[in-house]
Amino acid sequence: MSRSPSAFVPGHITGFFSIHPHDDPERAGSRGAGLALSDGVSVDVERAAESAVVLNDQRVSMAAVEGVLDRLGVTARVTIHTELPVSAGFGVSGASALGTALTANAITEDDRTENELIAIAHAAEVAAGTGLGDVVGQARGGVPIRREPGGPPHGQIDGLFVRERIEYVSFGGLDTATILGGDTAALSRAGEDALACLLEQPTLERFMTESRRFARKAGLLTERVEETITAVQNAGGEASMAMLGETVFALGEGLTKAGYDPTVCHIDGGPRNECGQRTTFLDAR
Ligand SMILES: Nc1ncnc2c1ncn2[C@@H]1O[C@H](COP(=O)(O)OP(=O)(O)OP(=O)(O)O)[C@@H](O)[C@H]1O
Ligand SMILES: CC(C)(CO)[C@@H](O)C(=O)[O-]
Repeated sequence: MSRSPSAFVPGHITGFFSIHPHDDPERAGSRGAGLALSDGVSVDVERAAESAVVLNDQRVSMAAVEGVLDRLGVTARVTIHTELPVSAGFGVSGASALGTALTANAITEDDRTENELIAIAHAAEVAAGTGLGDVVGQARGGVPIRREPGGPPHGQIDGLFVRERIEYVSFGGLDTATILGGDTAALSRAGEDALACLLEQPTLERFMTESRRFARKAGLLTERVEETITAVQNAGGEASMAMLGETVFALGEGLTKAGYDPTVCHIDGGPRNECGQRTTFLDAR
């Protein structure tokens, strides 16, 4: 192929999650639920003598993307563009890893299926310590519910068939690797409870209620985040915190009605190529 391939991958907000370690990064991951967003990353890959990752015109190091190139056995220049803040709970590294895997497939010697590429991106993201469930959620799109952890064929993913306007405001980042490396027992218990409750009543409203309960029980709320969520609720809306960032997301016009000036997007169907064609669908086994 002569033309360099490109892909769009949605951002992904996790509302709640539990952590499931495993020696094999393809089997490790999280259970939980989230939202795939129409704000995401676009990724272009070009074969190059030495690998380089360029994020919004700046040369950066992004271990999940570098891990994908290593696993594919290719050196390339990966160009990433995103309007999303990095490290603020939108899964930018997962989206970049998945976009790299999907597009770099065209410049490797071996051809791989979508699920094989998702598994590679998931493993690279887990090994980098920057995410556990974003890649599989982004691959599926919509409102992904991660019933079982891991990339394909190990994980099991379901979803809610809804479309909704989503608003968000971000006050800053939280370091995912540091939080995942700390004491996460209470967090995982809260995540398991939230998932059981959502599966009992699988609606977007329940997802929001359980996400809020999780954020409180896991002790992750900052003052600014808590204040903003309360303001949205007082204005009659639904909001919670994006894991893992100092970010609040709301359904519909929740933040606007509470007097904030949020970024507006919507729930997104999943990755697509430069022609706008849907490229992946993660099969639930
Ligand atoms: N300007 C930057 N700010 C923060 N991280 C950056 C930047 N440039 C590159 N990186 C790399 O991007 C990755 C960010 O991963 P991190 O998990 O913190 O954020 P994220 O992928 O946006 O997801 P989330 O906040 O949902 O966990 C890290 O590997 C980090 O080294
Ligand atoms: C760990 C995490 C919250 C980081 O964004 C996400 O990858 C998830 O839900 O597993």
